[in-house]
Amino acid sequence: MAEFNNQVQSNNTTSFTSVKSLTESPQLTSLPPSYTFRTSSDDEVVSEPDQDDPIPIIDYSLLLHASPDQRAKTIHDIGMACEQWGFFMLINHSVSNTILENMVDHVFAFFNLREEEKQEYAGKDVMDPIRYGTSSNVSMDKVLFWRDFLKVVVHPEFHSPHKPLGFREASAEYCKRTWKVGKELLKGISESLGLEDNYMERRMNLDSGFQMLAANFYPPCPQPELAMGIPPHSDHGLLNIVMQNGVSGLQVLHNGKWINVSSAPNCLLVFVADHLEVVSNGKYKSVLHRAVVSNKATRMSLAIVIAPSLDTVVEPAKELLDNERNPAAYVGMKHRDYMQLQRSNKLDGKSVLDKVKI
Ligand SMILES: O=C(O)CCC(=O)C(=O)O
Ligand SMILES: [Fe+2]
Repeated sequence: MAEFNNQVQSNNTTSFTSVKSLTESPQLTSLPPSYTFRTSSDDEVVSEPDQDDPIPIIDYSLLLHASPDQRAKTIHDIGMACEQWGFFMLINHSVSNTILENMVDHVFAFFNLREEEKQEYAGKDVMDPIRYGTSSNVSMDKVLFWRDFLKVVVHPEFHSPHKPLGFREASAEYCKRTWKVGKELLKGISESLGLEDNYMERRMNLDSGFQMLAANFYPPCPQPELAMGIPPHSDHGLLNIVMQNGVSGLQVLHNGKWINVSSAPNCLLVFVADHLEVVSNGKYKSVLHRAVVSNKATRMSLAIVIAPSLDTVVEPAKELLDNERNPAAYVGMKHRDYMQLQRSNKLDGKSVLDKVKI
């Protein structure tokens, strides 16, 4: 298939070829060269989770409704998960199946809108509150990624595309529930670091905290072994809470190996993100992860970023520092500036976090 110009600028609007519309074209029998990310001789290790070192599972209900001993044990387990994996699965999380399924249905309905309807949200500025796009940053990506996305800022001010019908309501409910889950987890995480339970709430100004919904859509790919859905990266913010539609594809890096995260229904996946690494002064590391694609089914994932307010200067918690044994390992940076930096760089491992490392 011929190369195409992915981004077309006309009348002050930007439009692009989405992966979804590409897969709907009858000529597509092989991967267009602009999407070739790797060669098939790639010999890196990808494994299933090891039985002796399983992906940590945290029972959310034990954080809320348990005896003091059970709560203390859960906080300890969360701390270990953040330290050793930067990642855990959350069960009994209080977001009902109905709310989860309703959200998944409406995200699919958004991506199934006509291309012209979606392109109304093809963002021009990285800080636009609603942005529909493809790959990561088409103007910078040398290789395109096999995903379309919708990113919507939902807190402190709630935004929503006005189509499809019902999206706004489904999203408002889902975002409200996951914000609460995020705040409760951050209380436990603060305690696990030896800080007051309301530390993050107070110091990260969560009343005006930044929450973003990022929906990823990965249609079946003709040559999945050559393409990449999202390349290795860590997320901005404190936590990222992800659910997926029952199709696998997420991999997290643990002890130098890529581990396949199977998609347990109704389970939320929690990622330590860059700002938690900074606040904890590196005790908890943001996890590198990526999404691979398949030729069988459409995969959808929905990430909820729980982050400090845009005006918060994020820096290592003074309470955790000690000039001799544990000096600050990161410089402070306003969340807004960090986000600008992240969005104007190409997605590349932890390269943005490296810029604030001392
Ligand atoms: O698709 C996934 O499972 C990962 C999504 C992701 O990493 C992100 O949206 O930041
Ligand atoms: Fe991510």
